[in-house]
Amino acid sequence: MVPGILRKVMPVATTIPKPNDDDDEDEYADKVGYSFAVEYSGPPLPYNIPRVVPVDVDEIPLASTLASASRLGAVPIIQPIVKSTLPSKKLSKELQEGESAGWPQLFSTADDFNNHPESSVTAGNSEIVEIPDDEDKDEPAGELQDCASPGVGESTKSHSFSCSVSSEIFSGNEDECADDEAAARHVRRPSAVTFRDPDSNDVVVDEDFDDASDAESSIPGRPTPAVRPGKKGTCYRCMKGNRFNEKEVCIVCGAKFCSGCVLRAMGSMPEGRKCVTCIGQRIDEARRKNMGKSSRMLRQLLPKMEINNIMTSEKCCHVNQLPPELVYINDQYLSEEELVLLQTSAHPPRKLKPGYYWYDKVSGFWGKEGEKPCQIISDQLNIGGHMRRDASKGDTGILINNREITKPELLMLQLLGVKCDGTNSFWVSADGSYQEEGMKNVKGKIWDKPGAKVICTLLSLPTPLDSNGSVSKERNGATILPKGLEQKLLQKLLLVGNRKSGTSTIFKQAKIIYNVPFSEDERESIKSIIQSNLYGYIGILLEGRERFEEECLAQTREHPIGESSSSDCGDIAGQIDTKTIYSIGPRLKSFSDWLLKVIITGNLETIFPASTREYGPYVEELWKDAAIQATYNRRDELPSLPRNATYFLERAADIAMVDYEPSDMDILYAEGITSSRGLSSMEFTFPKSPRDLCDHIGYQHDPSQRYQLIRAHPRTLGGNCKWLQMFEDVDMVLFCVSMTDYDKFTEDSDGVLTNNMMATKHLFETMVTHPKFEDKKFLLVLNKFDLLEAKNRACLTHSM
Ligand SMILES: Nc1nc2c(ncn2[C@@H]2O[C@H](COP(=O)(O)OP(=O)(O)OP(=O)(O)O)[C@@H](O)[C@H]2O)c(=O)[nH]1
Ligand SMILES: [Ca+2]
Repeated sequence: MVPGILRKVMPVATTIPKPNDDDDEDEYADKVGYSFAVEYSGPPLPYNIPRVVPVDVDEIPLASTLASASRLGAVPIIQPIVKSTLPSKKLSKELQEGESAGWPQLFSTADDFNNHPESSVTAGNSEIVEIPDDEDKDEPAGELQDCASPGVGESTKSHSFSCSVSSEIFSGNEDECADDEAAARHVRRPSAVTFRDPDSNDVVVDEDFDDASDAESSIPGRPTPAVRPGKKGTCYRCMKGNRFNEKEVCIVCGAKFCSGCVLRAMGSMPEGRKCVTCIGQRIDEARRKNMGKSSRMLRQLLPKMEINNIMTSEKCCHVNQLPPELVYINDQYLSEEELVLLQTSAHPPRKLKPGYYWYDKVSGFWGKEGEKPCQIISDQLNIGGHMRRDASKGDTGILINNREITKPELLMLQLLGVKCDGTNSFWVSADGSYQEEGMKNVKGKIWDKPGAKVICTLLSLPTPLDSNGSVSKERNGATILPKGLEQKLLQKLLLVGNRKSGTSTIFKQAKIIYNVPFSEDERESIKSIIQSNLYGYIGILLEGRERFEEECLAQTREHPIGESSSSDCGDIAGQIDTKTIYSIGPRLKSFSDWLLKVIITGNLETIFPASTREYGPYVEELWKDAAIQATYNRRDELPSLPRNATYFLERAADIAMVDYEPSDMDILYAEGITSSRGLSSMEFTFPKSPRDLCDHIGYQHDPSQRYQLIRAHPRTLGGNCKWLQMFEDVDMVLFCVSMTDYDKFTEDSDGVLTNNMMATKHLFETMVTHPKFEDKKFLLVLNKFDLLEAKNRACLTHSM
């Protein structure tokens, strides 16, 4: 499904930063680096280059389905993937230790996948694990109090997943709209219409309406379906053919006719596609979604003009209109006038069908009875009755315009930073401005809050239509996509992993690989982050310098010159006791003192990058200074210097400039770009693969297939993943594991040490066993493979 998404190529020799507390990889890692796939633009090569073969995820063998999480421990352990070119004595020993620790190695050796001669998909070895959970789990408790509100910057388009529409009316491939539960529950069946075979005059009674399910047959307004006189799949008139022949369907009784019979059975179609005996009858509501859409068969039989006329009558003739008495709003069925008012409003409900709905006149929220809102329609329409407090069956104790809201709505309010503790009743108007009940002043506008769109999209809640009409066009039915197609068009991928597992790096890579550029604003803030980070790294160096200088001075005091030849403190003649190779001049010293003070008081972000112009020149001078270089050479001894600091420090002078522009590589290496938000989202499509590649592998991406990649920090999921439900509509989880986590530990506030790999395993288990995730696909991304290899190499050299 996501061919090639993780095209990470490693290892590549680069200069490598040193480990630090926060992100220490291992002591050997500084000998090896990692790099990322970059498009080759040089001269043609005389030899064949290995290629990344897009993988059709459906083709990848799946690990056998696990019945229940409680049995995770009993899963047969499959040997981890070890690169055969590497001698792997130590590595496999370590991984066996991993096994005994109970890590379920569900990611089996994906032989077909990895041994493909041209496959260079790395990022560890990825495999899909499908783990449905058949245990009935309690719904996660709706404790919403301590929700951190991640400010979400990127906005995405909102997507509506609504009732399915099949584009053609054929027998055999009709997918009847089954989501009319609301309607199905309530409405009495209208008087039955019997089908009279046009030729035989026999009245036939429905017995085995082939593709109507129980739910469908109880859709209100459904006439009694016709009974096929012949065998299954045959034409209702000539009784010939089978289900693979195209057929046209009567929108009243569902009789299906082959191309040879359709015109005789349906005549001139003054009300659209109805058997002549059905003319004047109400249509089957389950077929409303197909109204006005001509089929291929008709297009082959009739001239275009004639088809247009038929389709217009089908849509517009009076008898085919939605019967107002089948639409209940706030417990009252509509009058004809009310239905017209509703359907001709600026923002009518999408694809209105018979059923029970609630409507909040004040805000325009609209939903099926007993459900969360699904759309925001025009406000202030005088239709239906009074909205009940329990219209959407919310159980949160919080009211909006007197309706008790549902959990996702409360979650949205909290994620958007609307304080719900002071009051439990809000008034929200159509433009999103809200106020507490009994208060005069407006507290803010929901839709103007940063991240409102992303959050609503994630929670499958509606957002208001944009006034410039791009969405309203869709609402008016012009560009409604069939459900199946719509879902296929946007696949949501949730990227998560334990902290420091590399999720933000993958997210940034995806942005670069799939050409989703950072906006002007984003680049500006990235630049600030990189520059502040740089001053932070310099601060760490300066602190180290002070320490080294003091140590040296102490040493020289204990062992005056001559005695200590082993000292690297290189005293300078005539300045004994005051100067060492770690000493700096007064100008740099005062800058250093000032910078360290800024860092200690936590003001770094506020002072930089605003002061870049002023302090930039010092950076260059400082970096060139021998004392700083000497300190930098001992960076192993500076535990707080992150690994990737080297990358930035070595270009310190350039980065500190006012006109510095971060390169893609800078962005990839920079810490803090995505993680500060906790939640980021981007949309992408696959670039078209070159022709010859497609010919070769016989596979081409669907260029219209869009993906949404959502990167969530584990803290966004809340303790024990209690917020995970807000991602319930993702199609796949990309779960990142840092393979170097197995010998790392994190200390919590109580001083308890947890192994990072065990923490990852716990997070994974919590996710796969979450009731809302039981049917999800999981792609396990084994990350930081280069560092694991480096460890392996180092161990081998060590033991030789
Ligand atoms: N050597 C190596 N380093 C990596 C790889 N992937 C990520 N890193 C580094 O590991 C560190 C953590 O990666 P991030 O992408 O920031 O991880 P994260 O999942 O966002 O973690 P948080 O910062 O806790 O949100 C960064 O310094 C990355 O540059 C990899 O494949 N190889
Ligand atoms: Ca990070």
